[in-house]
Amino acid sequence: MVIALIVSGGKGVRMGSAIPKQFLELAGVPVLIRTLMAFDAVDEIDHLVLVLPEQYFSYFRELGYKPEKPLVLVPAGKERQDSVRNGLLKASDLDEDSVVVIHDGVRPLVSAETIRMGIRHALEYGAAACGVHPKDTIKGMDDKGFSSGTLDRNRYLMIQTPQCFRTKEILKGHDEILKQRRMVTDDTMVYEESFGPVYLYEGEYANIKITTEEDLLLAEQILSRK
Ligand SMILES: Nc1ccn([C@@H]2O[C@H](COP(=O)(O)OP(=O)(O)OP(=O)(O)O)[C@@H](O)[C@H]2O)c(=O)n1
Ligand SMILES: C[C@](O)(CO)[C@H](O)COP(=O)(O)O
Repeated sequence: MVIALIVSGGKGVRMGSAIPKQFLELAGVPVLIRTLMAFDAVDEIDHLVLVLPEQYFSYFRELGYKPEKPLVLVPAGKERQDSVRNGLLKASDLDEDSVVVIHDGVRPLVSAETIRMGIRHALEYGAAACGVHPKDTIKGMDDKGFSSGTLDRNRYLMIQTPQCFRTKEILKGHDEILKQRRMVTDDTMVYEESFGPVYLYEGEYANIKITTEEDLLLAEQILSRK
């Protein structure tokens, strides 16, 4: 089984909106619903696991979104990594031998092809994540604020989601991170710690994370060209 794990349990502090940013409308449709629609449309995915702040379960249900695939709600944790782990426990209950596609609920512009490539690469290599090369020159900076060299940007990726793994492995990795009380910003860090390198493939610049108001405006522009 392939399970999409959509983490949408954040508060959206940087957006500063009255409701969490995942519920803000993007061209008339809530950001989170757009994300779910993208995954519901991918044949390779069997089940949707959605992590939400528990106090927003009824808000979500009242939106009336009915995907074709089965969808289960899971309560969020304090940090993103806690929310991911909660979702992984549910994914493991559904099928411990599943492949899991972890995605931010606030990346609504992800394409079916980027999702499919992640699943394909994870089946082949065990773990896969997409990203895009930086468009600017990347400099190192010393303690006093002076440049300390220039990196080869072709060797660097700004990592996005989806990130795909075997559920059993990434859950084990998260258990280890929890035991060590380490903070991580994404799930490739978790996998690397316990299992080694993650296969990286090129995603899309359009697959932006809605973090601040400018991102919402940019997403509207991108959508209007689709
Ligand atoms: N405890 C948390 C924190 C974050 N997320 C999710 O992780 C994704 C990426 O996080 P980010 O953009 O940082 O979202 P927020 O935490 O909501 O934003 P902020 O840091 O501005 O509060 C989002 O889909 C967010 O909902 C989550 O599921 N559980
Ligand atoms: C997982 C992620 O979207 C990959 O770019 C990112 O690391 C989330 O970071 P944030 O600190 O939660 O914004």
